[in-house]
Amino acid sequence: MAALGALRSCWAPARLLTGSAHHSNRLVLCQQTSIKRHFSNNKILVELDEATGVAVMKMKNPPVNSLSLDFLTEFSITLEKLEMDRGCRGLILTSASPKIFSAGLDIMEMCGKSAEHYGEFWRAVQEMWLKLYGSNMVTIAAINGSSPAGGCLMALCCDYRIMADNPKYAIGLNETQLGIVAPFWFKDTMSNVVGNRVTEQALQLGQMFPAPEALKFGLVDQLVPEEKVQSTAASVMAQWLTVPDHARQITKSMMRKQTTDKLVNNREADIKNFVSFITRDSIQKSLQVYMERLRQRKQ
Ligand SMILES: CCCCCCCCCCC/C=C/C(=O)SCCNC(=O)CCNC(=O)[C@H](O)C(C)(C)COP(=O)(O)OP(=O)(O)OC[C@H]1O[C@@H](n2cnc3c(N)ncnc32)[C@H](O)[C@@H]1OP(=O)(O)O
Repeated sequence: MAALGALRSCWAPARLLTGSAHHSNRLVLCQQTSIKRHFSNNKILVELDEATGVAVMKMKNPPVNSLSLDFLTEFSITLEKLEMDRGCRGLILTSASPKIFSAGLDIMEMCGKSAEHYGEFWRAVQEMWLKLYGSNMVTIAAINGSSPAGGCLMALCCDYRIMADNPKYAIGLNETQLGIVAPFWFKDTMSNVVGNRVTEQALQLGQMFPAPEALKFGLVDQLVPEEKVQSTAASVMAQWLTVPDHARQITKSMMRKQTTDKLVNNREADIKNFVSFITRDSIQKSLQVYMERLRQRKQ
């Protein structure tokens, strides 16, 4: 799938570079007037700059950008749309409300529901991961707040991570703290970024890394003052986009294919595994206790 996408998008830079006089004129016009296309729904705001080919995707699911079934569905549809758009070469993923990038999977989707619902939910989580990790676009996470578990996974799926330099913001795969287990593809995604040793320790402890620690361990690539997260993402994106798309895409696919294939070839088994795990009484109890702790902390 990724290889086919790479072939399709091979044309994108050529189209931009060798475009007709009309096209070049349009480009100049774009540079001057910065034509922006918006395709938003009530959970995701997208602004695609036609001059640069960069889309900024802002997650907007208050209060904490939790990844509900509805949100994940909208997310995957939006991503698919951008992936198919030949004018879009880069994606900056961020939160519409600073302080929280994403609180991860919506715990309520994993509590007290039917097995059928859990199956549908997990398929949507898989879909989000396959689309984002397998994207042909340059993907940059502009992490403007805390990012536990599924939120961290989203950031790890991107090619580059820029985080707000605020020790109050933390990122990590904290699943064990909830009494649950990060599945193999969450583990692989993290391991591909920070290596096996850091992943092994962080996953067992369910460690959340405050921003400076996240930088130290390579979980993020750069820390910048909060107000510079978006502009830094834009300038890093401009650098990445100087590389010809087809060469970068084939390289990305070569690096990630083994990891994505593991899930693609085991999707149904992975769903079955999730459903049988999450329906256990002991796991349901752990999640309820965790939610209760969150509420009490607030009080
Ligand atoms: C054998 C192997 C088999 C493996 C099979 C698979 C196993 C299952 C794998 C599942 C993988 C799970 C991945 C996940 O992503 S789980 C989610 C983990 N997320 C968290 O732990 C985050 C929890 N939240 C927080 O830490 C804080 O809320 C946060 C720092 C994000 C924000 O803090 P803040 O103080 O600003 O806000 P509040 O805590 O007051 O929260 C506001 C309301 O939002 C609710 N909330 C928060 N997080 C979630 C969430 N993830 N899902 C649903 N709801 C959430 C919170 O309860 C507050 O609600 P109320 O206002 O109603 O009290």
